Amino acid sequence: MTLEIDNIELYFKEKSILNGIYIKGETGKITGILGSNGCGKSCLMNIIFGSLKPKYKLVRINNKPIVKALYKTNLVSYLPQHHFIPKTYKLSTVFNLFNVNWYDFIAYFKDFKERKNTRFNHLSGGEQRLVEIFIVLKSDRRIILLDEPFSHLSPLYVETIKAIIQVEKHRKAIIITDHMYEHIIAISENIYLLKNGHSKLVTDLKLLETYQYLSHSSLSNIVKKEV
Ligand SMILES: Nc1ncnc2c1ncn2[C@@H]1O[C@H](COP(=O)(O)OP(=O)(O)OP(=O)(O)O)[C@@H](O)[C@H]1O
Repeated sequence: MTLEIDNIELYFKEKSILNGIYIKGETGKITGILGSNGCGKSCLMNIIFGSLKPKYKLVRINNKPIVKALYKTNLVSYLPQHHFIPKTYKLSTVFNLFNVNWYDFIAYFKDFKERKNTRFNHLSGGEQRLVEIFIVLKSDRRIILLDEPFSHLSPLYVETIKAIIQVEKHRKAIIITDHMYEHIIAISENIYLLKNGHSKLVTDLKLLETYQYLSHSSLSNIVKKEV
């Protein structure tokens, strides 16, 4: 499956936020979106999901335009920045509700083994995020949108989530954005940078410095790690 987002024009009052976007996601590939604070990454995710209506947008799946909001189809699962799981639900109820296998979860995250009856709001902020990321990634939807999955997770959880993403991508098109750029760069087949309302395909990591997203030393550290 290919998902293409094209020609987005988003304004808030007179202020232009997005204007000239092309993003392509594909089954089997991870598409990373990078960009500075306030450049429009979350708005773009909401537009793709269909919960934010811009002045103009084109969404195509397998080359066919889709007019219906994607959230009204059974194609997409979205991790927004805010919590979406009902706070007082027990984890057992949450996994049943979203039809995700609890035993699959504790196979990856053994610390949760005895916490099936814990209420969601009794988990720490990072643990709540972990559960939500897992639920979204393991849903049976073919398009996965992840807005800042890594930012609140401790390093070992980040590594495990990256491994799960690599498994899930074989059946899904995954679009992901996060300020932890090293992780995005490490897992993404294609990276787009949002800058001044436009998307730019990052064909060479040096462009991240050219477009003033990364400093020279941050870029050098990534390049050193890659060698
Ligand atoms: N409801 C709104 N009304 C007015 N302006 C908004 C609204 N939502 C977002 N904006 C503006 O749109 C721009 C893009 O916001 P968005 O949240 O998409 O940025 P972002 O790239 O996700 O930022 P961050 O990395 O800081 O989370 C910002 O300038 C923000 O102030």
